[in-house]
Amino acid sequence: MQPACINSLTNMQMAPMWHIQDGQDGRGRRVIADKGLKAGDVVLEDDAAAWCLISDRLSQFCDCCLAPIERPLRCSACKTACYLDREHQRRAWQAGAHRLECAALRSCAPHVPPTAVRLALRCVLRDWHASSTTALPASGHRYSEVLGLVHHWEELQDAAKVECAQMGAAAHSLLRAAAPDAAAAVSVRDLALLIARFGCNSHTISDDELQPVAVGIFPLGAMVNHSCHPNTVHAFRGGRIVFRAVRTIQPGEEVTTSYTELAATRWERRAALLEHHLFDIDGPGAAAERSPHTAAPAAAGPATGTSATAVGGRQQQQARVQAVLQCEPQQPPTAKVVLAGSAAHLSVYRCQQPPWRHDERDSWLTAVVLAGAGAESVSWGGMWGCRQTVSGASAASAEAACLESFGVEGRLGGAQHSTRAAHGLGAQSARESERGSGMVAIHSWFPGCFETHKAAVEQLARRYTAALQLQQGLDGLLASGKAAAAVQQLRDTLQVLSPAVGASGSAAGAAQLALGPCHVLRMRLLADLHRAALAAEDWSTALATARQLLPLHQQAYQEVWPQPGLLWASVAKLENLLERPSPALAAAQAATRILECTHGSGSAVVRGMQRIELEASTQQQQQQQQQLRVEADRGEDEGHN
Ligand SMILES: C[S@@+](CC[C@H](N)C(=O)[O-])C[C@H]1O[C@@H](n2cnc3c(N)ncnc32)[C@H](O)[C@@H]1O
Repeated sequence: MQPACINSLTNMQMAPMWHIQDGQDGRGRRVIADKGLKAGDVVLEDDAAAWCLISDRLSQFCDCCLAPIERPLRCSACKTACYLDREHQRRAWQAGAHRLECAALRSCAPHVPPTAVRLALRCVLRDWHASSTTALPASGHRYSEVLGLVHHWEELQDAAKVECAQMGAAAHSLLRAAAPDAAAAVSVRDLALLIARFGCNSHTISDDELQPVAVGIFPLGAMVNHSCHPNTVHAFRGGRIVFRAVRTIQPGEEVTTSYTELAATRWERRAALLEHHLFDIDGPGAAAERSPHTAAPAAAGPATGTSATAVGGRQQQQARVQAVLQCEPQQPPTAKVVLAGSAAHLSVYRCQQPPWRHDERDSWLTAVVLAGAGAESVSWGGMWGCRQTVSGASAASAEAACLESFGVEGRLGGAQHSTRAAHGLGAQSARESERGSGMVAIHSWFPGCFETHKAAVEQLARRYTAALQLQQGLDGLLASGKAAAAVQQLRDTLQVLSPAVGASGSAAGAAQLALGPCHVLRMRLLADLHRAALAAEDWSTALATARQLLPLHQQAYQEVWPQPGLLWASVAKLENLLERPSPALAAAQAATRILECTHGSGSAVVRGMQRIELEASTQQQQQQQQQLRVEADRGEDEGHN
């Protein structure tokens, strides 16, 4: 039998082009297209049941309509909510959204509760208010749909349960301060489960440029399952999510989206999905997700999933998930080295391909080349690294009573902190910074003997580690106004990781190891350099970097996807700024072709490109006319002579 919420969801649109189906393959409910769709078609739209600005955006965006604000009008009572103007403040108050939560926010001022706690408060307070009034908008009545979403409580790592329980307890105490009647109707457990639901169903609401603004819970949008080869992408219009087709979708085909960054190795995608959404693309029963190119090494990475729980018990299952999150391939390394002075472990494997289940794309996303002095680079093997998690402090401070009521076994103090980060929720940044403070794990594989290449491999691993550390500190550098220094450091880092430089003086004699041209670290460093150069207003570096990135984006992403579209848009803006109308026009046209499909033709980013197209073609005509005049003048002069 279908849960009640599905029926109401299916009826939400007048003539939906889809229906929701339940499946027995472990992926649960899914959206199935009822008619054929082409790239750019709107497949599905949904208004948030509730949304909430993320903590560091509270004074930058309007808490009524999500528009960016320059001079925030702050609520004088709670000093947390900010508005575009008095009218928006009045509207938020009258609709009940802020009136209900203002008392709760006042009760903990000057502290601002984490995003997940504020979102839980909004959901519950609106539902409570809606049951006693008809003044709320329709979204205030969708709490039952939110409660129909999966929470995966049983599969959560212990530390993640603790985190949800803590946030549930915090939300409950705020609720008691704001509305004792509403608090009496829900338990801490209800709120912890609600927060667990946010973890696997919420969407980060971003602006057109993919900058995160808020977190929203979209009961219908949450029905769209993940694929690493998705056929839709979503964008936002205020608190509304819009899924558009990125390629042709046949009637009867499942509508999918990507929950993770696509320009990532298979292991990174696997770990992110396991951490945030609690399913394993390489676990038992995940065959549907495997691409035809997926290959398993002789000893595949640890398998996880619910069937593994039954076989190995809860603790074993948790250990297996940790192994994936910590990137510990089960294939034993042939050598393990602690890199002196580098805070990094290097594991070396004697094989041609990554020592975990990999995609075809992993071979170029992780490729290492051997660069001989003056000679062409040749394919050699691979390297990939990540920062590792260290034990977290928050688990130790969990409330014992709360833990008991959630069935968490034993004392958790000092336990390895879970890396499961609730998607876009406030607690994520704390965990991310914990992860950042840990060691770096570098994995390298090649068919030859480690001893022969030891010095060269270690040198590249050290450079890799330094690059990860630079990336970790980048936001800090930019925030403290050191963008120009960041540009220089990123340039230097990219140079030492690339094949052409320093080959003759390398530790390997006449040759050294370098990252391949499409290596994932190179791609990310280039994206960082682009960002830093924009912040430093170093337009020519920003433009050159964007142009270097374009072919890499074309390889790493689907043809119609936001990242390549936005990169073309950046090229168009920079070319226009540098008064080069022809390349500006070509880039704006390329951006428009993609962004019309991903963001919609009415979006601000597409309108921006159309303005550039107009400006650039006007400028082009003026330049042509000027050229004609110069030629005519020259002809006249020659005639006179
Ligand atoms: C946002 S919900 C999607 C709707 C969900 N299928 C349901 O029945 O409510 C995310 C959850 O769906 C499941 N899921 C989504 N995509 C999946 C995939 N490709 N493979 C396995 N499970 C998937 C996981 O349980 C995940 O935590």
